[in-house]
Amino acid sequence: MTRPPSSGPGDPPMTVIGDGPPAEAPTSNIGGRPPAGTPNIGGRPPAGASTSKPSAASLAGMAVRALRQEAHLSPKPGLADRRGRGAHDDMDLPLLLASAEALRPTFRSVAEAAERTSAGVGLREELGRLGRVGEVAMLRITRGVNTHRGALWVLGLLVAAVGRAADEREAARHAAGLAALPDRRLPSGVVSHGERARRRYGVHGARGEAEAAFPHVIEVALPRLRRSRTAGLTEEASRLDALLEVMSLLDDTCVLHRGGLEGLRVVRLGAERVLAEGGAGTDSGHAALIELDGRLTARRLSPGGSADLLAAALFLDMVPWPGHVARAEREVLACRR
Ligand SMILES: CC(C)(COP(=O)(O)OP(=O)(O)OC[C@H]1O[C@@H](n2cnc3c(N)ncnc32)[C@H](O)[C@@H]1O)[C@@H](O)C(=O)NCCC(=O)NCCS
Ligand SMILES: Nc1ncnc2c1ncn2[C@@H]1O[C@H](COP(=O)(O)OP(=O)(O)OP(=O)(O)O)[C@@H](O)[C@H]1O
Repeated sequence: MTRPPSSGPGDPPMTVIGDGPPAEAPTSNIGGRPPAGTPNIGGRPPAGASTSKPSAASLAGMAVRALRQEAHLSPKPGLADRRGRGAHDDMDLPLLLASAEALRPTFRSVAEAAERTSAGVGLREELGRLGRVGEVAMLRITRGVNTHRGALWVLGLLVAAVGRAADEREAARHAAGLAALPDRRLPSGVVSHGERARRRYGVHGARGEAEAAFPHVIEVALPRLRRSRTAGLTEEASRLDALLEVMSLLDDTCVLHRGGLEGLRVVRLGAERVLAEGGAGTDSGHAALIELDGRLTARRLSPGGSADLLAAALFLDMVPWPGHVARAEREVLACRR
């Protein structure tokens, strides 16, 4: 049975802060978008198509908005959301929102740097420098809590890539090219949690995901998000299902760091089960989701990498792609003929 869009019996009352869900519509799907599953016919838009690119300020606005939407989304298993801190003792919704806002100038500078610099090591190193400045701004506002380190990496690369791309796939490929370039100014000697998990478990982590052109965003989260919307699910259930699908597949170094391979197994199988029960939009899926949240919270397991990749999918879904606009224009012309 499909759940209504309102909160269920086990949910606390929904308080909506700022521009967050539950009711927020996907901005990109307003007007002219082709239906889900339309093949990527790739390449730059043909001459005459609308090619106006979003400004640096508007790209930064979209990145912040995607972070806000991810933060508001509830109930997310193990993650901080509208209901509370999840598996974290130092993070909650107001902190995530403040952190997202603190990153706005960084996203804007990243977009401006990408506008004025051709792709290459120079741009890669500038992005590294800006990313580190952004991390300092984030840590200042959160008093040392890592709210968005992974998200800044993913969204920073994608913000830089959007101006060179006709659609999300091309943007992910450009971002991958940037991620793979060396950053000679990267401080050495600091071993992050992700690095430790990568060495110990032989996984690729946040860097590997970027260098592979964000497969969990392009092939997993975005298609699931759009499929669920097309099937008539609420926006919130569609976003939750996209998150769960990523959780069921990702080698998340946040989870590995806190819970090892057994923790990763709990997260992946738990997410798979919610989807097998029908997803977040059904009564049994919702019950499985609440149960999974309890298990992850008790074990202090937080799928932060999956949350970052959902935010990336929401961002890419918001961008008014010239490739999509051109395709929609061609479809309208074909209908008129
Ligand atoms: C690559 C980054 C994320 C560091 O990663 P690393 O794995 O070494 O460390 P850390 O544990 O601190 O962060 C990893 C974060 O990535 C996310 N994550 C975890 N697993 C995954 C995964 N499989 N896929 C994607 N993201 C993941 C989580 O949020 C996690 O917290 C990044 O902070 C970095 O190197 N930044 C330098 C600045 C830069 O170059 N920025 C460019 C864009 S602005
Ligand atoms: N809603 C969210 N709740 C929790 N984490 C999130 C959320 N959204 C994104 N994340 C990501 O999760 C990461 C934080 O995870 P975590 O706190 O496990 O990292 P850590 O600081 O490396 O580890 P620890 O807290 O165990 O010392 C951030 O980098 C962030 O990008």
